[in-house]
Amino acid sequence: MTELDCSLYLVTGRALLPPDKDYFESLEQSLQGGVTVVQIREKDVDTAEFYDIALRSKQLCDKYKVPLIVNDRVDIALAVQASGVHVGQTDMPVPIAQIEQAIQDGADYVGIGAVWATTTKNLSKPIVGVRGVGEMLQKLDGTSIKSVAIGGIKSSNLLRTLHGSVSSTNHALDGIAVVSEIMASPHPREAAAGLYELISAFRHSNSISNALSVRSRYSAEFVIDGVVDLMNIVRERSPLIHQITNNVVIAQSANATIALGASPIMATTAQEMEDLSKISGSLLINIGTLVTSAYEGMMLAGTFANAHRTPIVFDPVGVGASEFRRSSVKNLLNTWQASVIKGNAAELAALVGSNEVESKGVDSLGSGFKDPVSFVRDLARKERCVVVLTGKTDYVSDGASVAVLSNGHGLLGNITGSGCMAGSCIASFCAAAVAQEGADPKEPKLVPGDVFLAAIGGILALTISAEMAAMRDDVKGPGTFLPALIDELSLLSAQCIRDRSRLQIVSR
Ligand SMILES: Cc1ncc(COP(=O)(O)OP(=O)(O)O)c(N)n1
Ligand SMILES: Cc1ncsc1CCOP(=O)(O)O
Repeated sequence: MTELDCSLYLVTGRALLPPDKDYFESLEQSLQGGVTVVQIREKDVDTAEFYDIALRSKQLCDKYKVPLIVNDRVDIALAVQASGVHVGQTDMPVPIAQIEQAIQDGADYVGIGAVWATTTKNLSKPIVGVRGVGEMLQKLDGTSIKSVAIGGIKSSNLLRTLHGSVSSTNHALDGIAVVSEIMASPHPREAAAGLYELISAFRHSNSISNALSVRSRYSAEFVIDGVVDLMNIVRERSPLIHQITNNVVIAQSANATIALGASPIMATTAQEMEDLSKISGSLLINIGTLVTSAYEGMMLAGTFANAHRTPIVFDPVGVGASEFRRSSVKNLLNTWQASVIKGNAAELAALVGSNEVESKGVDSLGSGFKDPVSFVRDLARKERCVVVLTGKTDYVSDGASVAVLSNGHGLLGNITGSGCMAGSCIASFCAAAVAQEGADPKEPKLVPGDVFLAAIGGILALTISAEMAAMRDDVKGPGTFLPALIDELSLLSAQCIRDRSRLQIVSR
């Protein structure tokens, strides 16, 4: 078979056509929209009808110079001179469901899925999620076999699908396959063109630094200027920060958000997540006192946030403390893509299954990671988001650069919820990054704006305010420190950030 362009792979499904839409008209319009491969998939027709459909489809595909593949039926593929045949685990004679088997059998491509839930096909196996796709892609390293993800892919989750379906060796998909998103559309040309545009835009930006941040290299001066700009935007625009957080810190996190200049909404109920997703500038998800009802809200809120390209700041508080937290965090991260993951050393160690750092409940014990710079950078690459490691020194990485931040005060460790307030501050800065002029909404990143700068900004705002609070005469200890910290967040000036930031950038 000649080399396939798998970018936008249409698998047909005539049962999904809108009422009165002719199949061949729909197919031709989808070809005009930019479909690059077509697979005829007919499960309930006899051989004669299958042959007729395949033959006319082949003529249309030839007109647009697009290869035609036939699902299951080698005889029909041969009869219509199709470019290939698609066979699955249960089909004869070439089983391709197992990737290793596909490699051994010399397949030209593999379809990996179902990546998301779908009603188009009765699935015999659980969905694999984007992380599962990433793991399978790694098996294709060193081969020339192409790969497409399939199952539940829509324009609303396409960027999430492409962004997340990458192996830790940086093996990305060659394309995506869809049935309903095109076949069920009354406007297949526009549906296909919209998908194609997103795919090609993503391709042009698919390097780890481009995917996460706007620059591949940062200087300390650039970062501080950027942080000051973002803080000004928080104050000018007062973005709405939706926070699903733990009930120990709700009031102080809301107050910290207001003090910084943003506007908090603390809401956990699943029923209101769709409405809130339309008006929020960013979403904070903190699992500190996780209960099943809040978990359902988190699942939905994150899914809507991804669809609206709204940044998600994820705080997996105490993730190592219980199996419930571990499995919930795994499911949440398999369902939506965070823009920032923030945690202390024990939480981030638990997230990767490392026992390098011990924990006690939600606290980290001992001296932390031996090489925190490499740890945050590698985790950012693996999770394909910005990672913030909090502690005496804070580390922020986008997978390329690492910011080492040495501001703060010991009193932050003597009050509950200082890490949670850091999450609120980061979420406020993230909302500003999206709102910032110059943040190109068409850029094929998961969210527009510079999330790396935003995460640094949130940490600097809290830690510098803590230093200012600790210096005050009226602060006698942790009890008076907390209200002073809220005061100082509201008083924090651009000059204070410039004067006090202790920041070093380590690149690659
Ligand atoms: C591109 C692509 N990927 C996967 C499938 C599913 O194939 P299979 O497991 O053989 O299932 P059926 O399509 O035969 O139900 C596909 N068709 N296309
Ligand atoms: C054929 C197939 N194989 C795995 S999922 C699937 C159906 C995908 O359809 P949709 O794009 O409508 O979810």
